[in-house]
Amino acid sequence: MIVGYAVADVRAAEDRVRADLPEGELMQRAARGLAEVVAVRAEQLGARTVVVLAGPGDNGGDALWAASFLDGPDVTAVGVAPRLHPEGRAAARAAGVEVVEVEPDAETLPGRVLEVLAAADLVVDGLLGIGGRAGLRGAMTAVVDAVPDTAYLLAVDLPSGADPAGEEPLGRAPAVVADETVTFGMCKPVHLLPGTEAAVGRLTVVDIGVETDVPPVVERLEHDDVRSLWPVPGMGDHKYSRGVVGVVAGSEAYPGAAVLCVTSAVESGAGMVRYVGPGRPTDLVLAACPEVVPGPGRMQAAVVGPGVEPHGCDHPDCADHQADHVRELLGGDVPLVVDAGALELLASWVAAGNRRQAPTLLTPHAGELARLLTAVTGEEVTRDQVEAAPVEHVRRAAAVSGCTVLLKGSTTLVADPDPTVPVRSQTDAPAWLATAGAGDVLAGLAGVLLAAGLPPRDAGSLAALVHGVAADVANPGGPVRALAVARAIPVAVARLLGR
Ligand SMILES: NC(=O)C1=CN([C@@H]2O[C@H](COP(=O)(O)OP(=O)(O)OC[C@H]3O[C@@H](n4cnc5c(N)ncnc54)[C@H](OP(=O)(O)O)[C@@H]3O)[C@@H](O)[C@H]2O)[C@@H](O)CC1
Ligand SMILES: Nc1ncnc2c1ncn2[C@@H]1O[C@H](COP(=O)(O)OP(=O)(O)O)[C@@H](O)[C@H]1O
Repeated sequence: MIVGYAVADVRAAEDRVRADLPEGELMQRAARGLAEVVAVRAEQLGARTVVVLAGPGDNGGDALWAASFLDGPDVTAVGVAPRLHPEGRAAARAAGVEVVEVEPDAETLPGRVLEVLAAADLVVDGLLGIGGRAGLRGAMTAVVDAVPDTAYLLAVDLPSGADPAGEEPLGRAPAVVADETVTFGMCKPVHLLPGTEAAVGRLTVVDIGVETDVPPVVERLEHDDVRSLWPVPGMGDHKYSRGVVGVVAGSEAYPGAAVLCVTSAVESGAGMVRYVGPGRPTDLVLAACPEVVPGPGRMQAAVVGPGVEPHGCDHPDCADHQADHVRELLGGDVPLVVDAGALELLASWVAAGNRRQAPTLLTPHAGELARLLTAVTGEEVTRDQVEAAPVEHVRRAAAVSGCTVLLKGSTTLVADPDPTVPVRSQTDAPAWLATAGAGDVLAGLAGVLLAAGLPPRDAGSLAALVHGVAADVANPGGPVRALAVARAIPVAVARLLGR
């Protein structure tokens, strides 16, 4: 698992370690680790000219010290600050590095700066670190603009101009978009949250001997975590002990959602899948998955909502009571995955003052999350607002509903109603997964994990990881349909389990 700590906690941990070390030792460790990565990358890329950008704080200090440790490539430093880190600058100069200084509010860059940047093969961005505010100001913007597209851009600690807390999204103000980021000690939210992670590139964590025992604020499951979380059956298991998952999905108007959700549940290894729905989807579900048991019965968890119309089906032949089935389950004690049409039913139920006691995972996309918040809080929330501040909104939805909330998108976020529990942030899916029906597949997968007894936060984040890997397994590097993703789940799980 990769974890990210709040900036204040990182600073506190660094301060504790620094107090027991000789002056400057922590920065030396950071700079040596950074220089090692830069040297390896320069060699791999055949980079002959390296330009180090240094800002006013310790991030600039790291970069200047690293410049002093590099031998091999031709290194120049460009400092943008009223006053550069004095020891870092002295060390760089003593090592023979030319340090060109730029006034922070200069409107045009000195010719020498443009010249060295134009020739740079590799640029080390040490303008701003965790002391930076979102966006670049003054000459920093011009310096970053002058970096040629062909140069490999390696950021120190974080891409300058990106919000260290990962809250202010990229795109509102100038920021570095790095090919690689070398961070120190521990990850920060900027590296893992959807607003900023696109600027981070490849991430390397250098050990500088700093640790903390405070809980992280962000977590990300990695492929290696699947082995410890996935419910692998043992010799003594039978279909009921593995978990029965009920699926209340599909309607006469949207029968396909039932097929996708059920197929996904069957492929994910449920002990048994029970399907509850009207005639046509039941026929289609049984044709696709003869393993399915139609009709209600005992279950360890249920998935409710894909293809369900919350106000009932207006199809002329419909004898569909799906919305009633959903309401009944909301009021019961079976763990639930609540998706699509059932989210609206849950929102009305919560707005009426009800709270679920059993484990519950809501799986909205941004538009559904906006509607859920609007219905529950009575304040208008738009999809754009959710997309601009996804972490804030997913946390708020979890708090007001009392449920774990999984917000779907290119990055999937999973938030617990308890604000002290770290948010999970998964980026396992190729963009090809943005296709109709993919959400139904995710819901089926999460339902199986909930039925196997995983807590909703683990069920949701593990489902998002496996869903993304299955999309890649289904067709590496190309388009996928939702049904192909569901069918690829068994191979994806086997690969992740290393079998
Ligand atoms: N702590 C440790 O033990 C270790 C720390 N390490 C390193 O230190 C880094 C943190 O250093 P730091 O605290 O000096 O902050 P840093 O980001 O370099 O600069 C702050 C300066 O930037 C300015 N500024 C802010 N925003 C701006 C903007 N948008 N545009 C322009 N200017 C802006 C701001 O100005 P002010 O806010 O005062 O106006 C202030 O002058 C950390 O990321 C890591 O690399 C490692 O050595 C390991 C040990
Ligand atoms: N750009 C993207 N990159 C990767 N995955 C994405 C992207 N956009 C959406 N997804 C994923 O695709 C799925 C779409 O779900 P959803 O919007 O509910 O579709 P549907 O309702 O048609 O099933 C979700 O799992 C979501 O996380």
